[in-house]
Amino acid sequence: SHGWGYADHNGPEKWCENFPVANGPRQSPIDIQPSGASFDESLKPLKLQYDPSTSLDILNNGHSFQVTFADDDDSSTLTEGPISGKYRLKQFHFHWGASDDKGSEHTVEGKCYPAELHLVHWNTEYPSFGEAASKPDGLAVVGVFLEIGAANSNIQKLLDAMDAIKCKGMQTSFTNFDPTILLPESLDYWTYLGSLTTPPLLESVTWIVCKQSVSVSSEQMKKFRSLLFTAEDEEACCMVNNYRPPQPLKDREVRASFK
Ligand SMILES: CC#CCNS(=O)(=O)c1cc(S(N)(=O)=O)ccc1C(=O)O
Ligand SMILES: [Zn+2]
Repeated sequence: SHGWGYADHNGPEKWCENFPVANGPRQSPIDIQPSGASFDESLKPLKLQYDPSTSLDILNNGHSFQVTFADDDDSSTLTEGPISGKYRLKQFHFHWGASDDKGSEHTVEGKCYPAELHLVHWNTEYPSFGEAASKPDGLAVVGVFLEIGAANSNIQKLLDAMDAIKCKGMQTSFTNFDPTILLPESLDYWTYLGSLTTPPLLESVTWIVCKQSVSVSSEQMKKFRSLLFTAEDEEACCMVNNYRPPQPLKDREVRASFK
């Protein structure tokens, strides 16, 4: 099938053919330049309240792996920070490279990280995720950089499920998981108005990118790369480089929650 992907024939440089918003005014990711970000003292600390009993399963969706959460009530929410109102956690997923020198979507003064975690939330002002996804204030995604260092026992819990979701479409139960343990100790962040970084690239995301990274070992990164983009009955293609490169900042400002 000629769906979108990350290869030369269907990757980020081709997405504009089916999704013209790819060249829109508020696309993501971006290169974050800390010197160009303005400290905004009105920005509040992030308030993340997650109930581990809302975690449901872990899925290889053919472009990443995601942990999906029950979002039929306000058990797992993001409030405060740069947003107003209450946003419900829907899923989290990662983007990573074929080697440790690339893989993140956002970059910081041109620095790439080996991976980036995204926690996707939707504004409960709207009746559903699908409705929210098309509104300018519909989604809020918290991004966390992974940096090569000590092995991360919390990320290891995800990697231990990788063998069960090797191919596209595979999923397995993943309960009682609190994503708070994946977050860095400091929740200082940069924030800007952007988009989904995969098709349909909807310009509905308030991005909240943590300044502090979390560690992952080089061996653990190899486990991410053991996943496949492809289904069991297709020629195997390793799931690597599933990141969109930085997009033009255009007429946007990046604010910092910290000095
Ligand atoms: C309509 C619609 C939509 C997008 N869904 S998502 O927000 O879960 C998402 C968000 C992102 S990201 N990188 O923009 O947070 C990536 C991938 C997905 C996904 O469908 O799997
Ligand atoms: Zn993402």
